[in-house]
Amino acid sequence: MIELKDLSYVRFGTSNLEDAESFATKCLGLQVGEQSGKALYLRSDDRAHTLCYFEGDPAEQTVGFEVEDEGKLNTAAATLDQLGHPVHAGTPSECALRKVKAFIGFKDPTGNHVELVVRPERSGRRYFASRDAGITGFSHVGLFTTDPMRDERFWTQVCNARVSDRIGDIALMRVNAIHHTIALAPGPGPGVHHVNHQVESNDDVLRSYYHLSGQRVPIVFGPGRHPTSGARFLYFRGPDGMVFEYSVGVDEIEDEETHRPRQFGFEPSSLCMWGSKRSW
Ligand SMILES: O=C(O)c1cccc(O)c1O
Ligand SMILES: [Fe+2]
Repeated sequence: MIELKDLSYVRFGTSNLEDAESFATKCLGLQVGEQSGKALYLRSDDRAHTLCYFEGDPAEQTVGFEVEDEGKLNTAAATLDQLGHPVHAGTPSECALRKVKAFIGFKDPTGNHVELVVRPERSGRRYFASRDAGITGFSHVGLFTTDPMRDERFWTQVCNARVSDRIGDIALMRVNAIHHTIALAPGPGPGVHHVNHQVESNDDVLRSYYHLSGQRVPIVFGPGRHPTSGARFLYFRGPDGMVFEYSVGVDEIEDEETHRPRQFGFEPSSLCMWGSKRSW
């Protein structure tokens, strides 16, 4: 079983690096960790980066997860290879671009680009937000799935994810005590459905609602509250159509041994218990 320790980064191709930097700093509130030529490294915590925009095709979207060490990485590569997932071992220059010691890349059953990384760099400099959005960390991603049951099996049987709750067949899966690190969302093909950052308070969610509205950033869902994780949330659209989410108050799974996933119906009230409707 591939033990995912944590979400490490997302990498997005973008058609306009300047617009991406403006959104990431003036709207989202990330800090520019490094800008080198065709890549922009953005920070949301003590890591060297958690979001990398690079000049390229916006359809190029990759999610990186940290694994324990190179031994576990090699075992993961062998497991994936046996299951018929072609595995790419990162070259030294590709590792440098990701600020990791080593990584492998593969596609999940839907075709999502996933990387497993070892020793992602931390920064000795404190994360200093470019805007006071109250970001406390990079918390989860939504991944599109063309077959929720098949992909749930992949993430929970090949990897160590556990289902915390389901909305219809959408699985909210954890790799630690936090309610979810990966959310699967039905879609026509691979891609990142949304990127979540946690913020400190309800006030941060609502302050951002007004700030982003003032910046003419499209709000696509919320302010609202998820009955699943209990988090208060706001979703908004960034460069190249990518959806970002702020949320606060995500539950932790108290007892790993006895927790059983709850089943919510595939209906609006399962996504927002206050009545907000999604517009994406
Ligand atoms: O936080 C959640 O519970 C949640 C539920 C559905 C979809 C999401 O993106 C979520 O973050
Ligand atoms: Fe989310």
